[in-house]
Amino acid sequence: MTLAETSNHKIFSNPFLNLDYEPALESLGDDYYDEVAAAEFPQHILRWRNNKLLPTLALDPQTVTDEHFTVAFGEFEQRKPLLALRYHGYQFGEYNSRLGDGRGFLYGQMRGIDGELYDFGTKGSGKTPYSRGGDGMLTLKGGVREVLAAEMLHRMGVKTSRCLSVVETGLSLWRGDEPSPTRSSVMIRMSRSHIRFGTFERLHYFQRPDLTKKLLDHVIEYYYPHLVGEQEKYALFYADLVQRVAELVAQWMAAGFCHAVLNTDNMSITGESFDYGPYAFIPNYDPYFTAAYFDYYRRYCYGHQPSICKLNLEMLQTPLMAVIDLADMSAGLAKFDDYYAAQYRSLMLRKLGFESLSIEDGNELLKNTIDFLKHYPISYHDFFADLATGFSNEWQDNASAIFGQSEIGQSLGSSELFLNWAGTYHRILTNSSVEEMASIAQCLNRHNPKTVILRPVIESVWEPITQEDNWQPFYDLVEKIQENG
Ligand SMILES: Nc1ncnc2c1ncn2[C@@H]1O[C@H](COP(=O)(O)OP(=O)(O)OP(=O)(O)O)[C@@H](O)[C@H]1O
Ligand SMILES: [Mg+2]
Repeated sequence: MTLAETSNHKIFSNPFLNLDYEPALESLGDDYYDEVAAAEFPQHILRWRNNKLLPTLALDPQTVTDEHFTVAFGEFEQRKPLLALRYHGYQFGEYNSRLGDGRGFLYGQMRGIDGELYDFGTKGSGKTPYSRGGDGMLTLKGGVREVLAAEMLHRMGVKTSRCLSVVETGLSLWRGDEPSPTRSSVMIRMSRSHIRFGTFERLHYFQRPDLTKKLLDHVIEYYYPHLVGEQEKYALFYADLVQRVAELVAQWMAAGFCHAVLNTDNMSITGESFDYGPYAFIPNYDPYFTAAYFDYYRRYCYGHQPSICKLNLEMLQTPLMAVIDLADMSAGLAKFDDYYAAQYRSLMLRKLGFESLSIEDGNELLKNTIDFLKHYPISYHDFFADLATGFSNEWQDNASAIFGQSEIGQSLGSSELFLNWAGTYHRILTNSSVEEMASIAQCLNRHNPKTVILRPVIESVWEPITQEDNWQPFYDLVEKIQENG
């Protein structure tokens, strides 16, 4: 068999190469990207495949082999063009015009069976014109951590990108924040667009209102299709983006998630969460909890996330002014706080078991919950998980039964803030019917996963990988997350 025949054979037998790729971004022309080549790696060992995503691509996990993954997403066989996307961004408040996909590219775009357009973006696939002296690589631990964050957030109802695969690539990397040399990987991320706030900031930097308008029209056509044909589509787009971002931050906050690097190059124009580097889930409710060791001034700490995202939206007005009226954008942004508060309230009340509550009861319960959690360094996630597992009809009759048997009840049961919280909770329960009590129990279980990937949990699955190449604890953990364990 000739080489050409071999390649052709692979084209037709590898379902990833057969997907109906849609060159949406490519069709915009090369003002927005550079064509690049993938690195050649010494090894291609599939470490993670996300079978849960395959049905969205109309693929049956049974018919997709590990080799299909490694050939498509490790060797990058037969796929062209690979596009390093151009972008700039404000990093920790400073404008950086030397950014862009420095260790990744757009592999392809494809419409899922849900009708959404998905980007397959790489991370760790080699150098590009934007690598700035970096090696273009992703550590294996970085790949593992991004898989975990995305699956956990997805489970918690956050609108997030997800990882399709992680292939170990056999290189030794040197990193200041990992014991080095450390292992390498290349990851494929499926997201609803890799266009960032910083993609527009770059166009403003080069004073290209024409390219800004072209890109904005593209964004609206593909990601805000309900606005196509509206006379005020640009103003409505910005207002919609404000709402999406406000709701996304509320989702992070309720999930107890600190993204850690909310630079404008890590903000998606579709309001989707992505790029999970030094993130962490908060151990306890601490607004100043800061996940990145290099965030010396706590700029991106847990409690700053709403105001930082609002600021990022405000900064986006500068490039968008080429197309959208500033007054319209200001009016759109003015609604951020209300969108955020409404979404946060509703998500937190769900974590407390309630799909709906009166304004007064909801406000009182939320305030008492936060006052209590803020004051005591108890685990944010255990509090809600214990609430879900311990919940009982007895709590309706007897306030002192609430959390009675759990560690929280034992240690803090007599504190004033706990009694305030339990008093409100009990009062609300006493007004609930038998059916309502059953739906509260259900709601608690649905919205409070028992497994949450605090840092020690991630380290506990990374240790066996790095010590003895034992991947089972990692696979078990992802399965638990995905199966609501
Ligand atoms: N090892 C590396 N080699 C080359 N460039 C890198 C490397 N690590 C980061 N960069 C670049 O530094 C900038 C900021 O990195 P950041 O960590 O936010 O993004 P990323 O994690 O590489 O990619 P993404 O935002 O797509 O998740 C980006 O331009 C990125 O491409
Ligand atoms: Mg990034």
